[in-house]
Amino acid sequence: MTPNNESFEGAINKIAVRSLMENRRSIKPADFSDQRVQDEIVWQMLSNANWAPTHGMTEPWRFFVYTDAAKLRLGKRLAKIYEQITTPELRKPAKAEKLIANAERSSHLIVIAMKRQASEKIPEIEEVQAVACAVQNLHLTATAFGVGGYWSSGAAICSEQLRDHLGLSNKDCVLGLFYVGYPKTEWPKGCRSPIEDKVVWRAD
Ligand SMILES: Cc1cc2nc3c(=O)[nH]c(=O)nc-3n(C[C@H](O)[C@H](O)[C@H](O)COP(=O)(O)O)c2cc1C
Repeated sequence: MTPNNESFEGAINKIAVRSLMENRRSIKPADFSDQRVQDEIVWQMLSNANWAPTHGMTEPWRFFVYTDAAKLRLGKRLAKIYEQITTPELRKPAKAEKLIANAERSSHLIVIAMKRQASEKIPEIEEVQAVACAVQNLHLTATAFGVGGYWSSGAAICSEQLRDHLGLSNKDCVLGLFYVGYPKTEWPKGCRSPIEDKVVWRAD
């Protein structure tokens, strides 16, 4: 390959990376088809998540994957947790039903958790940030495979009850649930306000 060709390939790759980021979309279970996502794809998502940056090499991301009968049980457990933690005045049956329906409609559910370092040397916020980086890797990989998903962070999901059920300690925390499935609709388009509005750039 000539040097010119190499730089051309490099440019194409950069465009591909940008396009992957731009096309990463939150797609909800109501928009999933019945098609099951292959376990191998979910493993690719998880294994790319594992390459997230990590201060002090604590690698604090933990994932609990549920599919088939297990995802249905998790949906029901979340509905029960919702009922337990919500005061009767605020309780809405539709919310509990949605947690069950979301599990039914998804191919896989991935609980996203942060495992606290035993020494607690690294600030907790940095551990949460590292997990968020891991989830971005996971989500981008799903996008590359044409798999939809979304990070949900409702109160029942991020509850102490779910954390305890997973066998995590009270220093750890559940940061959300990543719903996985193939979209049945056209891949949605996203939008963002200009980056120039969010940057301060100084050279003096
Ligand atoms: C930490 C985190 C938590 C989120 N929790 C929820 C949630 O509980 N419910 C929800 O509808 N979307 C949730 N989202 C997804 C956002 O709604 C979504 O990213 C946003 O609408 C932008 O859409 P896009 O991801 O397709 O670009 C969450 C996203 C992040 C990063």
